[in-house]
Formats: sequence, C-alpha cells, structure tokens
Amino acid sequence: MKQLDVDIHAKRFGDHTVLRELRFSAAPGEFIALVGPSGAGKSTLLHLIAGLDNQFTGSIHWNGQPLYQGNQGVERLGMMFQEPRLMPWLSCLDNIRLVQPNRDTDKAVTLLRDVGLGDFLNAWPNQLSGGMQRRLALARAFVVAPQLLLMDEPFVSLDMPTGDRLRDSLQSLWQRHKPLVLFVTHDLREALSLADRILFLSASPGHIILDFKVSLARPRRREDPAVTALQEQLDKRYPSLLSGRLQHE
Ligand SMILES: Nc1ncnc2c1ncn2[C@@H]1O[C@H](COP(=O)(O)OP(=O)(O)OP(=O)(O)O)[C@@H](O)[C@H]1O
Repeated sequence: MKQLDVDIHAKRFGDHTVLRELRFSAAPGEFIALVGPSGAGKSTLLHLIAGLDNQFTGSIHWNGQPLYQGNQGVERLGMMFQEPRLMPWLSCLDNIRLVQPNRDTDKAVTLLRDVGLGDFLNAWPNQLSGGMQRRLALARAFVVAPQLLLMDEPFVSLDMPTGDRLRDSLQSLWQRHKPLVLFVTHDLREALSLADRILFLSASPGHIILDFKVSLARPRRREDPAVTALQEQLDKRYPSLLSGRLQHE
C-alpha cells in the first residue's frame, strides 16, 4: 500500500472512453509528472483524484482508504491550474488567507515572501503581472500545507525567465513541505527539471506506457545540460513517446 493507489478500469464521457486500465501508486513526498498527448485524459485524471468527478469504474485509495466514498478524502488538498483563478476583489494577502481555515496572517505573509511577493501584500491581483499572479496562486496552493498537490499545466505560456523563477520557487517549496505532487505538462524538459518520476500516457484512451525514474541532482533548471542529455536519450530511445507510443509504428 502506497499513499496514493490509482486503479482506473475505465472513465467514459458518453461513448468516448477517455482512460482505460490506468494504474499507478505513489509514495508520500514524491514529485510525479504526467506527460502525454493532447486528449490523453490528463486533466480528467486529476479531476478524478481531486474528487471533482466520481463517474468511473475502478478505485482510488488514499492511505489504504477508498477516496471520496464515505470518507473525507485527502485532508489537505492543494490545486493549481493554467489560469491563476484569483479573487479580483481581494488583496494578495486576503487571497491567501481566504483558503486558510484559521486565517493565519503570519503564515500567509511568510509564503508570499517565499514566492517574492513580500512587497505586494495589499496589491490587487489585477495590479500584478501574469507571472506574479501565478506566484500568488502558487503561494495559495501551499498555504494549506497540502498532503497532495495537483497541478495542471500551471506554468504554461510564460516566458522562459518567468517560468524558471516559478519552477525554482516550486522546487524549493516542495523540498521544504514535501507534498505528493502530480504535475501535468506537455513540456518534457519541464517534467525532467521538476519530477522524480514521469508517467507517460498513451493517446486516448489514456493509460501509462512508461513509468520513468528521473535521477538527476537538484536543484535543476529546464536548460541544464543534464536535462538536455536525458531528453536526448529519451528522444533517441522512444521517438514517438510524446505522441503516446512507446514504439514506432
Ligand atoms: N466534461 C466532459 N464532457 C465530455 N468530454 C470531455 C469532458 N472533459 C473532457 N472530455 C474529453 O475527454 C478527453 C480527454 O480530455 P482531457 O482534458 O482530460 O485531456 P488532456 O490530456 O488533459 O488534454 P490536453 O493536454 O489537451 O489538456 C478529450 O477528448 C475531451 O474532449
């Protein structure tokens, strides 16, 4: 038994089977990236694990207990999406305090400082750049001290320095708090620079075609030579991996 055990027989939308026979387990504190072609069902999988959708056959267990069937699910769940989903009428500080049951101002301020927003506690979200808004969303995801953190392409369409700064902040927050992270991305280099393990999904219906361990020293950056070398090895060995196939057809 691992902390998270996912065993999905099938997830369908009408006649369309989106996930089939998708299984994996994850240990506490692991950083797992989910990489696969568009439509493979990555976001759908995160929705099932978050309990936003329970229409599937199979099971998802958290610490040996079925998730969302007669229990509370994950006690502390964090989520971050492509759009920062901030409350525009609340200050940065209040956006963070909003999700904390005890409205702990000190903790919120510390996290905002950790992500480089210490000088913007009372700013409104629309006064921040796109990168700063994602920093705020990152701080909000960590303020509940998540045991499980689900991230759906949180840094997509940012310029490289902004993306690098966010990835650096995420790595240091993860190393300090050690939630189990499931991070969806299309970007193999991003996955290699962040994750301990990459689960590659097939094209629809999605299942895992390769469970790949990333053994590179941290901290890492997307452009590190070691990341480039590993990407090249993977490209050479599995040229169709990002299209959802292990072998050439
Ligand atoms: N609520 C829904 N109703 C019907 N079909 C849906 C629904 N949500 C997703 N789908 C379909 O399920 C499939 C998988 O979608 P999903 O968003 O999970 O894929 P994805 O791997 O995250 O794709 P992308 O990388 O493009 O974001 C797609 O064909 C999508 O159209």
